[in-house]
Amino acid sequence: MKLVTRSRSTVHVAVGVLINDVNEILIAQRPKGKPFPGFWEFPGGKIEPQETPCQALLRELHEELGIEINPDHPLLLGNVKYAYPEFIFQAPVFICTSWERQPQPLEGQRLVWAKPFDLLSYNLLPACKGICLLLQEKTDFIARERKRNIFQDSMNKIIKNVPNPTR
Ligand SMILES: Nc1nc2c([nH]c(=O)n2[C@@H]2O[C@H](COP(=O)(O)OP(=O)(O)OP(=O)(O)O)[C@@H](O)[C@H]2O)c(=O)[nH]1
Ligand SMILES: [Mg+2]
Repeated sequence: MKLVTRSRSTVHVAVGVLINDVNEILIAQRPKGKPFPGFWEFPGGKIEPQETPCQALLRELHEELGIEINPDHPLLLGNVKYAYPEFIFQAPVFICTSWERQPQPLEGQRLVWAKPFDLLSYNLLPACKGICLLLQEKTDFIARERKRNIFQDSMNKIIKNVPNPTR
């Protein structure tokens, strides 16, 4: 018997977790016409072949939100992987706490500044559970480095309730 395997492509995505000075996190609802419309996610997008993850992050946040970030500012927290049936999502995840201009929904997306405890009431993409797991693991680091509190309890709640990622 011949075994047919189809390898899924890996999509490399730079993800930005923006946290404001009252500890709210920016999430965006994917617009109609893009994959997974209606789901909520952290801003960011695909890394082009010639870009570093940080360069991709700054470009995507400029294109999607109209904000500018100092290239030295984003803090890399780690990498998250999630296997969708169609592709493998692979993402360096950055924290940002400082930017110029107010984030605007430049791509027709809805934007919300959500309290960490409220994140669960949004329909997050499955891969976002891995991102929340990383945030939970790095809570102390984020508090120390950037003086932001994303509350371990709230991340635990999300991790318990959003289904099934692999890392
Ligand atoms: N930006 C972002 N993408 C995510 C997250 N979680 C997740 O599964 N993805 C998936 O990663 C894939 C690529 O992200 P994207 O659609 O933002 O890429 P992009 O901004 O370059 O979009 P484009 O190709 O339409 O220009 C999408 O299929 C998206 O659903 C997340 O938290 N943030
Ligand atoms: Mg995007």
